[in-house]
Amino acid sequence: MDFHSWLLPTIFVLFFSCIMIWKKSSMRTSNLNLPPSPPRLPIIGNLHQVISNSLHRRFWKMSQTYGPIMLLHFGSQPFIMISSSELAAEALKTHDNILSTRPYSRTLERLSYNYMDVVFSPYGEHWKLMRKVLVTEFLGSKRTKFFKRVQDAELKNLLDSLAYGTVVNFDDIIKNLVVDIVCKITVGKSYREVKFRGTTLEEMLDEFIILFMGSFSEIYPKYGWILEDLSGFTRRLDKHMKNYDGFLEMILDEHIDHTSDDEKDLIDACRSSMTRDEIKGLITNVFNGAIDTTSTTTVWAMSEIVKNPKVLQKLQDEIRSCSRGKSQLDESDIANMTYLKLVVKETLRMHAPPPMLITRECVSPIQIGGYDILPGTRVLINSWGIGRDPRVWTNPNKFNPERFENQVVGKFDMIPFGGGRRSCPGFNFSTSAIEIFLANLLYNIDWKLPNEMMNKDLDMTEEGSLFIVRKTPLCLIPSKHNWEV
Ligand code: HEM
Repeated sequence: MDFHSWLLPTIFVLFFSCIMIWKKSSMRTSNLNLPPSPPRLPIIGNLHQVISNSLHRRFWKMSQTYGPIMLLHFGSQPFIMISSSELAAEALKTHDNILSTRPYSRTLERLSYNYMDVVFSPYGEHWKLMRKVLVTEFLGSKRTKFFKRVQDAELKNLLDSLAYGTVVNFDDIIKNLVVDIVCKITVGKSYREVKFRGTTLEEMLDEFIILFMGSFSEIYPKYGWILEDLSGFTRRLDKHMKNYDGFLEMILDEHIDHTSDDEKDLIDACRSSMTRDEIKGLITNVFNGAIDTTSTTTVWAMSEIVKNPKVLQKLQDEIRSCSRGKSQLDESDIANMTYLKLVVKETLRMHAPPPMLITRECVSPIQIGGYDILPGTRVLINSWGIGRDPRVWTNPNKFNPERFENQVVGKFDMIPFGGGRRSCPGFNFSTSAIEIFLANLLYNIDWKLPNEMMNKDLDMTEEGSLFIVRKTPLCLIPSKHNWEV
């Protein structure tokens, strides 16, 4: 049968199934106190109201009308959207045990090696074990020495090879730095420039995001697969997984095993206790979890620093007075740089790259903000909106690291790394990497904008929905700092 002869019966089945589900669910929910909800259409639910190239801003705007907890339907699937620190605390603290699982999706099952990973794995014994291995064997103190050695060596390469006096694309140099570091500590060597069947690692990670965002089975759990098969999505997913799996198989085959704790990467740390798919799931989590988040946050931090000359001056004064006469700074140098830490914190408040936490699923009836939440409802938390909530933050769109000197910040007033048992285990790794990158890039180097552009005119337009990046790359001219003036 060709595509067109499938299409009509498929639409017919989908339409009537959705009407039935809709009728049944409205009868079931009439006695409940459900969160406010914008009017929705059959089949697509509220999808037409949220289509936007800046989803987090759209949700934030809707929350101004419907309140800090909204019930939305994407396709046939109910979601609640939380947009305040108080309700985030209820979800991530009070009801953490009920909201700790991730929803099932056919696409994520494939992308996560059958849920052998940490990020998408349902809450349970397997997730606990995998997370424990990631935290203790990879992100824990056992690996600190090895990580620092790799980080210092890669930073040295960057500082030595920087094209002083010419325009550099800051996004590119930071992304390359982070990819090299993350590859070396995870799989033993950098695969940044390797092409596997014509595709680079970076392109495969971008494809992962596209497939993750574009899955119909997320919003039509029962029938989404039909649309995925008909639209060519399943073929695209098959092609990606074949390619990506081949790439990881090559990495595992090429891997040179290390036995000393000072040299062990993620593969060494897991090889003896895990299956091949579990190791591939974990590598995927580290590649996806660490690369874009750490590099994008560093680029946003540098953008805000350059845009705000007072911050730049104060930060460089601190960095340069804490240490003098060195070619490169290390962890011990940055330990006392208090303003640097505030700059990174303020960047994470305003520009945490994932604007929303990873979707959770409610497994038992609960109440949030006095509203009933039914099992099966998916929970989204707008961490971008919470970090810019004017009820909590004075002048929320102003980059002002000093605000943390005067304000007591509640645990859920900013949640760039999420909260509760599914919170991000890479928090320490990323914040200390970003601090050390910035300290070194601002220590011996001065930066200016090209074409005599005024700092205040630097464009800060955002792009993206799953990861918020700069719309235009950050282009800067580095020059060696003259210590005599
Ligand atoms: C600036 C850097 C980073 C940011 C902003 C960030 C943000 C997040 C967020 C928002 C979540 C979801 C938390 C939730 O649902 O409550 C998350 C989960 C996760 N992140 Fe990160 N992340 C960063 C760096 C890293 C790094 C460096 C790694 C690994 C080396 C990592 C690995 C993970 C994993 C494995 C999870 C899933 C945890 C679970 O489901 O149990 N992340 N991250």
